[in-house]
Amino acid sequence: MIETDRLIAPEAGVKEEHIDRAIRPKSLAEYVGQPVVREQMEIFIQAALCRDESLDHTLVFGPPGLGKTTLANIIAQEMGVSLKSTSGPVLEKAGDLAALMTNLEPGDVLFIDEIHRLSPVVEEILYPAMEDFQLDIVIGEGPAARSIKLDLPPFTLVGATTRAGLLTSPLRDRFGIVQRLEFYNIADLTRIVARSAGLLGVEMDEQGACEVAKRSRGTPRIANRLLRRVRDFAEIKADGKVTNDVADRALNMLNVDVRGFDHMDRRLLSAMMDNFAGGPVGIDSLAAAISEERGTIEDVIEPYLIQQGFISRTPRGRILTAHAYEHFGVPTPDRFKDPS
Ligand SMILES: Nc1ncnc2c1ncn2[C@@H]1O[C@H](COP(=O)(O)OP(=O)(O)OP(=O)(O)O)[C@@H](O)[C@H]1O
Ligand SMILES: [Mg+2]
Repeated sequence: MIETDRLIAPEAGVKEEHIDRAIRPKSLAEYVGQPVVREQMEIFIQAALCRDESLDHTLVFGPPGLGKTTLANIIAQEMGVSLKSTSGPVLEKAGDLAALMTNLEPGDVLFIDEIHRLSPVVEEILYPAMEDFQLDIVIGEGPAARSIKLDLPPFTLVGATTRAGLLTSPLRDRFGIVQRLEFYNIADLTRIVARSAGLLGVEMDEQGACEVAKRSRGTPRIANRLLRRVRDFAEIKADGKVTNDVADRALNMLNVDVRGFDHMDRRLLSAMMDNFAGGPVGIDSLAAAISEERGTIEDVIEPYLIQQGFISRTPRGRILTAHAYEHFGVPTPDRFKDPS
């Protein structure tokens, strides 16, 4: 079961949405980190603006909470157009998408979140729309059915997904720009925390921001959430100011460890250690062992553990690395030791 109260769940909670809006960056200049993405998008946007064209269709992928929706909004903002937003699972019928697309103004951004979850019928009508700005729709049923073609204004489709691998290749091929978001380093997360603290009126020093950053699993959404919990702690248990010590005490109380791992990460790592002797173990066995959905492990838990070098993927399954044993203070099995 997914624990919805997971403090460092990278997915957004409902209550968070409006606070998020206040601190969400609105321009590329405010978008911290992701230097490669930022530099490229700056160029592509400038070029499109100079030519007075709509921006090429853009696919943004990466684990939850790294800034995909934020980037989509920034693209619309920088292009000076509006953004219409929907998501893969919401679009059930071809007509749902047609209704949205016929409402677009020239240059608008159509944002489709979770684009890997589009139904095949909807995907079919997306192809000519993306390629030729044409809508092929069938109206009526049976012998009376006829197909009509509608011209659409030029628009930019921005698709977001946590799993680029699940996109069909004809869909992926129709994106002229593909951006992959990476986990943020501590320096960038520190800037994000400090910026959010400023916007929320939280008194915080550099070390306090850094401590929150270190424990945020490389993810801005988690950093902002931890910041709010640390602020609560500072107000009640300290003098309101977030210092390194206050942040450390607050996060220890919340069971977020020094590497930012929480009970779900620890459960996964200790299942691998105790039940599977460090692996290799298949994803389905692992999912069963910790009663978690396979998709949650693949999308949410595992990417950061892999990025941090705690788990690696091999053709025979996942294995723990020596790093993971060190972190838990468990003696490293011999087979992990460097043979030299
Ligand atoms: N580059 C960034 N600089 C500053 N803050 C950021 C950045 N990226 C994301 N954030 C913050 O993190 C929050 C989460 O980002 P966002 O909602 O864009 O993530 P997402 O990738 O769309 O997640 P999901 O996969 O769950 O939809 C935002 O509200 C924003 O405040
Ligand atoms: Mg999003």
